[in-house]
Amino acid sequence: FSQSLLQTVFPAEVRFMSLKFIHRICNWFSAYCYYDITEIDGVNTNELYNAVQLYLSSSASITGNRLSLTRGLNSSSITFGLSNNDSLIDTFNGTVKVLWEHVVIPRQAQTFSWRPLPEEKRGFLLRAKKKDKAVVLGSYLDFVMEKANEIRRKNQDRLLYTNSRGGSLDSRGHPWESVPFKHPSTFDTLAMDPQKKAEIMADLLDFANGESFYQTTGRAWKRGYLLYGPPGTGKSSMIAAMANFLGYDIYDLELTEVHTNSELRKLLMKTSSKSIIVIEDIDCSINLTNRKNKNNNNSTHSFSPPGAGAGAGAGAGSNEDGGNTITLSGLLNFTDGLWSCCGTERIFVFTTNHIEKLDPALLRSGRMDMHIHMSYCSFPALKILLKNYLGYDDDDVEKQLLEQLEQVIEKAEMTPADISEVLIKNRRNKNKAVWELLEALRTRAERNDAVKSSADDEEQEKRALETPKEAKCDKEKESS
Ligand SMILES: Nc1ncnc2c1ncn2[C@@H]1O[C@H](COP(=O)(O)OP(=O)(O)OP(=O)(O)O)[C@@H](O)[C@H]1O
Ligand SMILES: [Mg+2]
Repeated sequence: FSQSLLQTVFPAEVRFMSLKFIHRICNWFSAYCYYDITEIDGVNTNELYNAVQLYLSSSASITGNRLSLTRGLNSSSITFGLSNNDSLIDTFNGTVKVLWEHVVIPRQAQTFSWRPLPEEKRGFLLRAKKKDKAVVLGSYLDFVMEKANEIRRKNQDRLLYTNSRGGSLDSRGHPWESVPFKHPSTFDTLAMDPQKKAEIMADLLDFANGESFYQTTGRAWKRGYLLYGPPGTGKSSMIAAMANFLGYDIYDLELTEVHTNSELRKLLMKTSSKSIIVIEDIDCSINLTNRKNKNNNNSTHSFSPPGAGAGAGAGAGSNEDGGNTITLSGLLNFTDGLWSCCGTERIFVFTTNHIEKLDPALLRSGRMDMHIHMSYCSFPALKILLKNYLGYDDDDVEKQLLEQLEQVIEKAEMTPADISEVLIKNRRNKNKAVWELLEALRTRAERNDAVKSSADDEEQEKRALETPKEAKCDKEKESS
């Protein structure tokens, strides 16, 4: 009645002012203050929303009467959450009482939008007494964040994201699809030189605990690793081990699905902190012939995904962002430009089988901080495989046999993947497994020797043929 009276008697501005005034008076007399924590904050997902959801899932399981229970696809655990528009009282430090309400309201029908938004608007409403305002904003929210991180770390279900959908977004505006990440590889199962392994682990720990270091040195809190080596030497296993060691999520970036630099940037913006961003086989994801065109035009270091076809590369060479290509500079910006700092605590890992094919710009120091060579199986790495696959320690294998393995392993140039295949095949009969492995190593070593000697012969023959020709050329040069 008052509203309709106001509408007829007073003009809109007066009405607005008076409502504002009434609202202010109500606020003045209210003992509470309210905070909205919305799911989507402008363009980005609000990390605080996710943290509160996780935090409340632990207290909701104990105190809530009505809960929403979810179990993600392939997930191993059930998650508790506040039902839509339900509330829960939480106590902090024994004295500060706050009320959390999960507010879900349907979004008004969109007439037109560049990007489809979720059908519901979700958020948490936090109500606290005005006298507790300082404590809530100061230490309570920090406590919530810390607790959420702890729960996340404990929860083994980390996520593996992929951009296999191309540039399309889901209803929540995410370009990434995720599945629970359950790769069992750890640094214990990884067969490589123990000293190198320890070095990498120490580097990762320094990174994860180095927030203040990065702050004081003015560097973005990120680190790049380049893993290179032949197929089957454990590059992908190393990435999984890194994620398991630090408890980070993995974003597996499929470069062939990204068409423009701005798409690449958007993908980066939608990655969360504490994550590993991986580009596997980087030399195969990019068209090197196109990349070499940069010599013709320095401003367009363009290359297109091999699958994009010639039209894509040709059509876009002239325009960095507008066309259908990603450019080298776009990729470099992705790793260490200004945009690379739009989140914190992130690791970039590139893998390749052919380091010599990579552009020097990608390899320069500061870009990829650590180059890790994953090589053929060495003797210390072999011992790790024997332990993991057969449960053998040094003393369990005959000394002579161990020596024979040591003699032949370097020459055999077998990858850990090859060796593990031999061991898996015979794992029921451990003794047989070791002997068969020795046999396989010897065969490989002999074959390698034969290949090497024939290559040497060919080289010598070639030189012998070239020498008279070269001598003739020299003579001709002298006479001319
Ligand atoms: N260093 C290693 N330690 C333990 N297992 C290994 C190692 N390297 C390879 N393997 C075994 O071989 C399989 C293949 O290894 P992985 O996929 O990590 O190799 P990769 O270097 O990534 O190969 P590619 O270059 O083809 O991608 C793994 O599932 C793992 O079981
Ligand atoms: Mg791999």
